[in-house]
Amino acid sequence: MANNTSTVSDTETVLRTENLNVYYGKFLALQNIWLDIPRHQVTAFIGPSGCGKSTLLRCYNRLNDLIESFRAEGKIFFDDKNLYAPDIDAVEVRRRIGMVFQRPNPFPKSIYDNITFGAKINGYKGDLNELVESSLRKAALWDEVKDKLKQSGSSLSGGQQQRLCIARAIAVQPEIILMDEPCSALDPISTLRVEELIHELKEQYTIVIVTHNMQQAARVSDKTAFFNVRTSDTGIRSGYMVEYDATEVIFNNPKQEDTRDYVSGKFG
Ligand SMILES: Nc1ncnc2c1ncn2[C@@H]1O[C@H](COP(=O)(O)OP(=O)(O)OP(=O)(O)O)[C@@H](O)[C@H]1O
Repeated sequence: MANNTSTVSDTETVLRTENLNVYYGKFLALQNIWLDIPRHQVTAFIGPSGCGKSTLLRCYNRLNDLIESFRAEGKIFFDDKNLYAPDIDAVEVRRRIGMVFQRPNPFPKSIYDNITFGAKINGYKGDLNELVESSLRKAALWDEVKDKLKQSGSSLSGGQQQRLCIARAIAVQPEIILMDEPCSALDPISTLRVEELIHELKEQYTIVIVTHNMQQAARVSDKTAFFNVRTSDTGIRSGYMVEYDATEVIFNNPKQEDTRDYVSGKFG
């Protein structure tokens, strides 16, 4: 096992990454990743641009499958099933492991339909009105939109749109929510709302968040993984995981000098 191995022993693991290498064509983007994501906690991925944070995040719900040049070696276990085993249905994986992107991307539909769309596709048999209300409540948006559910999702502010996207992700009843820089397009007040929401959501969901904002990682996450880029003899710049630990340790007492330099703003 590599020296960057880290396991989380105090809580149950929901996603286990074993010796993962990710290629785009011949380019090795991410090298030798061993990482356990704990259930019902927030795990943050930090590191300089191009170190593979988004690539790893997208491996967890098989979103990279849509990229022709993508290839993964190694294993990712979700509740003891290898996500990349041939019999795994990637569409079902994406239902159970939802994603929220950098830019709010509501469907060009009403607020109501944004929430019900995925549920209907998945054959949801329950009461759609209840689903809309409970999803919007969980995303801390209900009070702001309850009187205008038929309005277009894109009529909302950026921060509200992002919470709508979170509500949409919740509506298909995922177990894990992946968030790729979910606040980078938001103003500070909307950012705070989303951060508060992340705190509330971890009661029910496991959250993995990529963020460039060091304070945000420190505020919202329980665990933090720091990634960096190393250049091979042949000049190829591959991402790897430097250190993974409780967020408090990563920010206050990291074991690796590179981590210390990065979190103190010396590079990156
Ligand atoms: N679709 C793709 N095809 C080819 N190379 C890609 C693709 N997506 C990402 N890469 C490369 O893989 C490496 C990791 O990219 P990735 O976006 O995962 O990094 P990141 O740490 O999330 O970066 P950032 O913080 O800038 O978003 C980079 O060198 C990037 O250029």
